[in-house]
Amino acid sequence: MEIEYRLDGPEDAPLLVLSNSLGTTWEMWQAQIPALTQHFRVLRYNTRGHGRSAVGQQPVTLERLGQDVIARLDHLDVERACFCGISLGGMTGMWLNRHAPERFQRIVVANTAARIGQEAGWRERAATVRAQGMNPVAESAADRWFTPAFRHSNPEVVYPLIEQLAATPAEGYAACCDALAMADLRDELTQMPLPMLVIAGESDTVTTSRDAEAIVVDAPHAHFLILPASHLSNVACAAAFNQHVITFLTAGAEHEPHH
Ligand SMILES: O=C(O)CC1=CCC(=O)O1
Repeated sequence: MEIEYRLDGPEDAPLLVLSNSLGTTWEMWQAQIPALTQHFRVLRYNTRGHGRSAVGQQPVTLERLGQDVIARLDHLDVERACFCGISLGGMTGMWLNRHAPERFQRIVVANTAARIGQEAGWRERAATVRAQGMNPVAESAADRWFTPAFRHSNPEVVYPLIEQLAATPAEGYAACCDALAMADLRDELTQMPLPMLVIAGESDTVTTSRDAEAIVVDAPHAHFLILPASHLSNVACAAAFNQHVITFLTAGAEHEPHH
């Protein structure tokens, strides 16, 4: 199996795909599963190069990450699904909105941007992990992902995520950094036809609330929501995240076929 995935929730419920961020695994959605499986059959997968998902022989690109999702829907014989992705997973969601809108009903993208960072920064990070392994990025990840207050009060939540990051295969992580170096959807935002909820974290310094606002300005059916969180808003603000995602994804569901 090239891309590992798992399914939770009732078999006859509409399918919701969850897409993780750089350096995490499907475990990062743990706080979503009890709430989301009340409404959806939830498909979690590990982004190419993460967990036990293969990195593959070809360079990883945003298109490739998007095609991995389409291939999974084809494999499961699902015509249309909902999608929720965070950070790199959010970019995958925007790519799908632009290039495969006929396969989705509604899309949520959290803590993301049409262009995350700069090419040189991603190339440098890829080179660092290829040369030194995951420790340098793992040491600084908690600062990028959470506010100091959340880190201080929730070490039992934060440290398992950092351990998962440290366990990510260095080449898989580096290949996704290379994908981020090239991924740029800024000129394609006006061609994303699906209803899309764009969630920002008010303390997120990786993908800022201005990045999220810029998506909403250009994408025709995008809605903005800000949560009191840093980069991993689904972890730090799980209850509000879940409630807004469910409300958005189930709106109009009776008019939208899902199989
Ligand atoms: O740099 C990080 O660890 C945060 C991040 C950037 C893109 C992504 O998916 O996560």
